[in-house]
Amino acid sequence: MPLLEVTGLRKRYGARVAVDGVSFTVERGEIFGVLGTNGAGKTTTVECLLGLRRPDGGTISVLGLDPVTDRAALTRRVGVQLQESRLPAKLRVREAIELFASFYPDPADVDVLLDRLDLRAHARSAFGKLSGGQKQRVSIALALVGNPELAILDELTTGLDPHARRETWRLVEGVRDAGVTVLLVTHFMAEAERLCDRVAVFDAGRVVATGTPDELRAAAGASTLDDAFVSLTRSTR
Ligand SMILES: Nc1ncnc2c1ncn2[C@@H]1O[C@H](COP(=O)(O)OP(=O)(O)OP(=O)(O)O)[C@@H](O)[C@H]1O
Repeated sequence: MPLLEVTGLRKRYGARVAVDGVSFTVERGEIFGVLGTNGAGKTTTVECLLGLRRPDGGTISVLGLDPVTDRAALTRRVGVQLQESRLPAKLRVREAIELFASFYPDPADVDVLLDRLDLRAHARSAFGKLSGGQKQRVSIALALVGNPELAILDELTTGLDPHARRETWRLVEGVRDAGVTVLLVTHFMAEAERLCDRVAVFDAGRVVATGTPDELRAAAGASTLDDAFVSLTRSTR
């Protein structure tokens, strides 16, 4: 059984159809990429997976649970790093991680997490004083502190310089290697190519292609995933 299964998901905001019959599955242990044009319905889909929005149609199973009816159970087993996570500027890094750890029945060891994310030297720093890369590492720590089976990372490396981005990629690979399944929402094709075992390409509320980066390149007759993406999403431009 897949770890996550979405079938025929639909969601509209008033008259605007944001998600229009989306289906995909994520297998245990993979890094699955959700790629798509702006406004394609990625965030809405993720919010439905987390039980933050109630779908208008279709079914969702995450770890065998229904996000709407089993939201509390799901929240304990899924770690989330959402776009632009904001914390109070004066909260110190260790305090933030300890606070989030207190929400979970079986949290990770805070010191182990600080070491793993290379945050030990910043443990006493205020969140507001950190660099963009350091803030991202804290947000990944917060996504992992509950020892999740699934980590959802949304626009993880937006705003990071190429060094910090590569460092973050190594961290995400480490998360996968530790046995956590990862769903990664990204606009960066190089990131998807490097990290993702499989991806789904969203366009205008639909999934227009699913497969490994190699399969997508071959299907589009393209030499890079970037070219494949442009070709797969061209029809709605
Ligand atoms: N709360 C809302 N109310 C009304 N419309 C919304 C709302 N949230 C999203 N939308 C619309 O739904 C569509 C899908 O938005 P969504 O944020 O899911 O896309 P996305 O793929 O995450 O986009 P991006 O890559 O730009 O973050 C867009 O047309 C957006 O304008």
